[in-house]
Amino acid sequence: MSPEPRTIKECFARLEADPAGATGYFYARLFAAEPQLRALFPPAMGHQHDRFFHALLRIVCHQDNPGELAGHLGRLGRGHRKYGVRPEHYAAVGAALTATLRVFAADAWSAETEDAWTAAYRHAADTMIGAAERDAAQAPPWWAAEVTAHDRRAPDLAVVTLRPERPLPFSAGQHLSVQTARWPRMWRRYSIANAPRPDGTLRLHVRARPGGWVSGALVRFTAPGDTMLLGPAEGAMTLAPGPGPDVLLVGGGTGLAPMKALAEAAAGSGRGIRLLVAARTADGLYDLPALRRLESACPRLRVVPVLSRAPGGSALRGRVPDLLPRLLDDAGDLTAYIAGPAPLVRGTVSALQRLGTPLQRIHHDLLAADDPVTSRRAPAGTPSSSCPPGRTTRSPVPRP
Ligand SMILES: NC(=O)C1=CN([C@@H]2O[C@H](COP(=O)(O)OP(=O)(O)OC[C@H]3O[C@@H](n4cnc5c(N)ncnc54)[C@H](O)[C@@H]3O)[C@@H](O)[C@H]2O)C=CC1
Repeated sequence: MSPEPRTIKECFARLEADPAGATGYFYARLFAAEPQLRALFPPAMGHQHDRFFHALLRIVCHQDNPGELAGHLGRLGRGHRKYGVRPEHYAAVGAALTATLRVFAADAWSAETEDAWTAAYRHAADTMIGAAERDAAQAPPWWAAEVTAHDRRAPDLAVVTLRPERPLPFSAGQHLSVQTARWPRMWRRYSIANAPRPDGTLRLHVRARPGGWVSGALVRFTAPGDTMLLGPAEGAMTLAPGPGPDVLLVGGGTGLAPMKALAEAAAGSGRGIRLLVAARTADGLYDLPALRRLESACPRLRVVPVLSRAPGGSALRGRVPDLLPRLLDDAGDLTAYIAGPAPLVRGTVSALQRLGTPLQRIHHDLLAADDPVTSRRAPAGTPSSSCPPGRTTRSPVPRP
């Protein structure tokens, strides 16, 4: 299906030289041709730059790997249902994309390249549409959920408990998108902080980012009784079923959320579990009492708080990547899961590799670009910013 992948990549590299210009041109063309599509997007469009380029980049990068491309496009197609995207929208998006490539690729563009790109885009659109249609047969595009508890653990941090109006299937370690009534059509991803429960409730750990619209609304302007919308659970940072090697969980800041879910899920598996909870200062250990209760209930779980900036109680002092050599004598024989700030994730992956943990047993699923008002691009080298070699990776959800 990829007639001239190299040529398309060359053209795309031209586009990357001016991502803001190309994105602006793309949306101007799209909304001029189909003004009604503007209603699918949030009022402020700034962060669409990232999503647009991540989406394109991954389509282009995966030209040589049809299996990965199909998986990626399937996830995209399913994820786009909550935006109200319909099959007929894809043609308009394709036309605007082609026009943008033609302008920004300039002399690298040719009739042959256009044919190759058009075929690649048509294939991508068909795959996304097919995945969305199959998903529609079994799941709604989004779930309404009631806030049943809002626990403000710090001025900028809340633990929010939600009860979806109908069962929302998920596995420990996954994340989902959230939309608040305050900011229509703005979706932000948050990790689910618990393993599935009989009552179907789920919990989010939310830190308000400076200027972060959705995170600020969730922390400061949300109360029990409010309703919000949830997208489907996504992400592959989940536990393999059944017994397996011991588990190392590393959660930095609110990156604790998926690690707590994984700890709960692994608790009954008979595996040894070490949960490193990293924060800068003791204030950042916002869930420690609950983790200690979990530890008391699970004989094979050990919780280790780590503070990078200030000493505090029983916490270790330092950064996780630096501490790992003295904490692990079995690094070659464990499965590791990491979430938190991108530098912590990157540093921990490198340290584990140096200690002998095979890369295929190191799982991470960065949500670093979650509130794009403050996170312009995921840092270079993180899974979402390039064509990744890594394990459980995820890209920001782009949308036509
Ligand atoms: N699935 C995921 O990957 C998730 C990721 N997150 C991300 O986690 C981050 C959490 O932010 P906060 O709560 O403000 O955490 P934070 O800024 O308080 O930092 C938490 C920990 O990370 C460590 N850290 C930071 N930079 C480091 C570096 N260069 N090397 C080693 N350790 C480093 C800090 O020392 C601290 O121990 C956000 O960026 C959020 O998007 C949050 C939830 C889930």
